[in-house]
Amino acid sequence: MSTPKRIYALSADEAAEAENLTLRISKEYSGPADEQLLRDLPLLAAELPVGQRRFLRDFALEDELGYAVVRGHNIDDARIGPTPQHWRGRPTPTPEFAEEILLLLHGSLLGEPFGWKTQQDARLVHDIFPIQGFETEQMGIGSTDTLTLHTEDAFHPWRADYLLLECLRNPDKVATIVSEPDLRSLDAKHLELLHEPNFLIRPDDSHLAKHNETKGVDAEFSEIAEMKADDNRVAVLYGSREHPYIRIDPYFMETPTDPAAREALQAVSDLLEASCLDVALEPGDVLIINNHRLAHGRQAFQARYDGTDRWLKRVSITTDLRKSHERRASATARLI
Ligand SMILES: O=C(O)CCC(=O)C(=O)O
Ligand SMILES: [Fe+2]
Repeated sequence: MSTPKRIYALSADEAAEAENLTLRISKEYSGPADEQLLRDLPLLAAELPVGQRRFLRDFALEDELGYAVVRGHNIDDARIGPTPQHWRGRPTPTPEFAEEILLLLHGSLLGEPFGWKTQQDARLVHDIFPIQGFETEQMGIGSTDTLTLHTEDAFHPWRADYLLLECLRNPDKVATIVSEPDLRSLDAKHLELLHEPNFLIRPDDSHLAKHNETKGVDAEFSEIAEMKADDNRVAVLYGSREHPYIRIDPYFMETPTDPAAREALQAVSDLLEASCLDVALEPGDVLIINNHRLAHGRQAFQARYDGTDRWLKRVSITTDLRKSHERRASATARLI
C-alpha cells in the first residue's frame, strides 16, 4: 500500500493538458448542469493526466486523510473576469465554465456530483465569494466572522462524501481552516457517548427559503423547517471504533441537556479546535475534503467588493446517488 499523500503538484505539461481538455469540453456542452455533460464526465476524466487520477483514487480508496490538494492548474484571470457581486443572475455558461468543468472532472473520479434544491437556487456548482450585506453570516458568502468548523451539511443523512473547493483567486491568502482530529485520543467514556444518538444537528442557514428564489420546492423547504425543530438525535462518531468517522457542526448543534453528553460534545469540539490548521488556497488549487473525516471552516477577512475578492467554486460529491432516489426527479437527476 502506498503512503497517503497530501499534495499533488502538477507539472507545467500536466497543467497545460488539463487546461486544453477543459477548454475543449467547455465548447461542447451548454453548462455545468448539462445532462449529457454529467453522463460523460467519467469518460472525459480519463483524459486528465494519469498521475492526477491515480492521486485521487489513492486518496479515496485509502480513506485515511481528511483532505488533499491538487495544485498548479492554470487559471486564466482575464477570461474568468472580475469576481461577481452575487451568484444569482449570471449567464449560462459562465466565462469560468472551463473551471467548473475541472472541478466536476475531479468529482467524477470520486463519485457523482449532486446539489440541493434548497441551496444557491438549486445550482450544482456553487460560488463561494463574499457578498455585500452578508458579512457576518455563517455561510460561504460571509467574511468578517470566522466560519466555524463544520462537516458539510452535517444535519443531513445524504450529505456529501466529498466536498471539493477550487480556488480561482485569493489575493489576500485567506485561509480555509481544516481540522483532522485524532479521535482515538478522546476518553473512552466520551467516545462511547459520541457513538450513540445523543445529539441534535440543525440545518445551517444556507438552506433557508429566505436565501433562495427557487420555485416549486416548498416541500423541501418545509422539510428543512421541520429539521430545524425536530428531535431526531444522531451520533457524532460512526463507522469503526478504531478509526471513527465524524459528523459535527457545533455552531448549529443544540447543547445536550444530559450533562454526560454535553461533556462529550465539549471534549470533541475542543479537540477539533486544538487540531486546526490553516490552508490558504492558491489559484489553480483543488481542495478535496473527505467529509467523513475532516471538519472545515474559514478565517475571517475583510471583503474588497471591487471584483478582486477571493473566489472559490464548490461541488458536493456522493459515492451513492441511489440513497437519495426518493427525492430525485429521475435516476439521473442530481438535485435533492
Ligand atoms: O471559504 C472556504 O474556504 C470554505 C467555505 C466553506 O465552508 C464551504 O464552502 O463549504
Ligand atoms: Fe463548508
